[in-house]
Amino acid sequence: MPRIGTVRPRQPADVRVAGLGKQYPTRSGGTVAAMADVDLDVPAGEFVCVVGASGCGKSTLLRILAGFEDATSGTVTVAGAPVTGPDPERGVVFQDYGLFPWLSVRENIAYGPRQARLQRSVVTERTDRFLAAVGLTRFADKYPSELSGGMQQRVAIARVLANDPSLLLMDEPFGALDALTRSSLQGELSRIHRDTGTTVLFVTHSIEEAVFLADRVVVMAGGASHGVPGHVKEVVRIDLAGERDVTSAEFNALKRRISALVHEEVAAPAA
Ligand SMILES: Nc1ncnc2c1ncn2[C@@H]1O[C@H](COP(=O)(O)OP(=O)(O)OP(=O)(O)O)[C@@H](O)[C@H]1O
Repeated sequence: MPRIGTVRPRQPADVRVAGLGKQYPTRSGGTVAAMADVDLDVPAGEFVCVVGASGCGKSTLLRILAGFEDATSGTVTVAGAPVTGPDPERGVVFQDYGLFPWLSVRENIAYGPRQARLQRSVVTERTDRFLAAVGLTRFADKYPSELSGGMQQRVAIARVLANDPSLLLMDEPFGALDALTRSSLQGELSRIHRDTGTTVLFVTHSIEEAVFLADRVVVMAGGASHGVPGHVKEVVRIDLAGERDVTSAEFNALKRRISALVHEEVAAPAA
């Protein structure tokens, strides 16, 4: 049955990751443990950033949560239900926008709600709302190739938000953008999170970005090249009230603390 009429916003989802492990096959016929024993509880509505050195399993964790990959061990539940595959309730934004080049900005954003067969007035309302939220109302009829990278990423975010996701999964979404565009999109994302209350898991290499955006920062360590599987090393709460000031002493103290955790050498286990 098509869903019609006014649609109630979805409740943000909580996320529970318990004993998560992932092994990949190697070319020599063995396996490599990308991550092991990862536990993480994210309450509904929280903004969590995941940081850590290259290869520690950040993207693997996100892909498993998105339902793009199966875990080898452990469990993952979103809003109490096990993740068994991709679902529009879990919106995913990657670094490479992934827009449909043959659709206009408006059509890209309207795509999900149309697929969900929402009433036309609801599709229009949502499309207009998220076009405005990412500041692209004037560019609604342009095509992706006519937009800058920052604008394309704005469309990608609006497109995912128009599906009213209960969980937003973002993997280095601002990684390819220049510093100015990046900081402006961080501000927009922060405001959108306040307005929508959606749960967000956000992978980044930038510790400053993590401290700016997150309620908690998950520091991962290890990875195949360190001889130990990727794991959660520490979770740091970002207790900064109000608008975050990247120049404040408190902000920089947190940045230094997380940076030290990320850069500490992970000792290989004794043979
Ligand atoms: N499809 C795959 N096949 C084999 N090994 C893989 C595969 N995907 C990831 N890995 C390995 O799993 C480990 C974790 O990779 P992952 O991409 O999750 O790390 P990451 O922390 O996101 O790294 P980066 O910060 O560089 O993006 C790495 O050692 C990687 O080589």
